[in-house]
Amino acid sequence: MTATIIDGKARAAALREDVAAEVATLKRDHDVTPGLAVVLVGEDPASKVYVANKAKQTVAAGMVSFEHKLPEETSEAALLELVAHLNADPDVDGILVQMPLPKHIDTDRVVEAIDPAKDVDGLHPMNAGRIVLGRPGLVPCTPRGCVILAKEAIGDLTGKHAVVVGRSILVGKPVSLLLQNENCTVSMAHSRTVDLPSLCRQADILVAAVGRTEMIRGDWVKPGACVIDVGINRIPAPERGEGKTRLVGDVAFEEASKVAGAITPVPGGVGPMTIACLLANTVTAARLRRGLPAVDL
Ligand SMILES: Nc1nc2c(c(=O)[nH]1)N[C@@H](CN(C=O)c1ccc(C(=O)N[C@@H](CCC(=O)O)C(=O)O)cc1)CN2
Repeated sequence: MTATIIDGKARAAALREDVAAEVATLKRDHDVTPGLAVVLVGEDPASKVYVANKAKQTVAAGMVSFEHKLPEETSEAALLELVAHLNADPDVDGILVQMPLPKHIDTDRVVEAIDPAKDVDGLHPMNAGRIVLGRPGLVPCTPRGCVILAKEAIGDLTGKHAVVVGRSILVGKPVSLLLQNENCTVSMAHSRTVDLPSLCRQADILVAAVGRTEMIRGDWVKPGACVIDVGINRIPAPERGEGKTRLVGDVAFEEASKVAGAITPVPGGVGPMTIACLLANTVTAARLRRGLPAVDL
């Protein structure tokens, strides 16, 4: 079997178009232009690229981008002060603090300081609680992207057995809840799971979010399964020239694509969905803050 490659780049572009259309409607009907503030602390090269892309795509969708770049040595108190300022700014509908933060800053404290109504990352305990309860709210971007791509590939997810490998706050935990809300039977696996390969082999939907290069092998995949690879690992690629690197996922793509029914590539799979979902969340936040009903994006 050769798996269908799930085109995250194309799906993300379609979602960004829907977002831009919704932004135009908000402007026309309500004189509202949503604003997204993104805060970067430090010099992490990957984070710098993600933040630049967020700003670029925010503007391309017709929204206002507020970029805050702070030095590595910024104190937690100074960052909390900026968050408080953004919470109070009526032009800011969404706030995202790029992760990872420098080690001297308590990430939980920063996330909890964000106004839940502006928490377009969907990580505030209030929004996490809404997902647990199956209520509408702001949903973390990468997990939402995973569910959109799985539905794109196999349609209704009802009754499917989903195995999520990894239990991070950013991806593993929320994606398992979102899949439950789609009526999946969900198993959450992690470093202490006994016989991980055989659990993975039971998955109709296998979500890999462990951050370990090509850990999920082809013989861990059930024939015909839908494989969603969240990993973004940069490895040396001497075949491309000295000092060159390339991105690979948490799944051994060549092996897995011979067994799976559908699979996301890395790059070009889940990654592009993250920013598209962030833009969609910003529109949702802008509407809800003004008492307008959320639209389906
Ligand atoms: N506050 C947050 N921090 C981080 C999040 C997040 O959702 N909220 N997610 C990741 C990084 N991230 C967005 O912030 C992100 C990761 C990957 C991509 C992406 O488009 N990847 C491309 C490859 C890009 C490349 O060449 O490096 C792909 O997979 O095709 C976008 C956004 C951690 N931090």
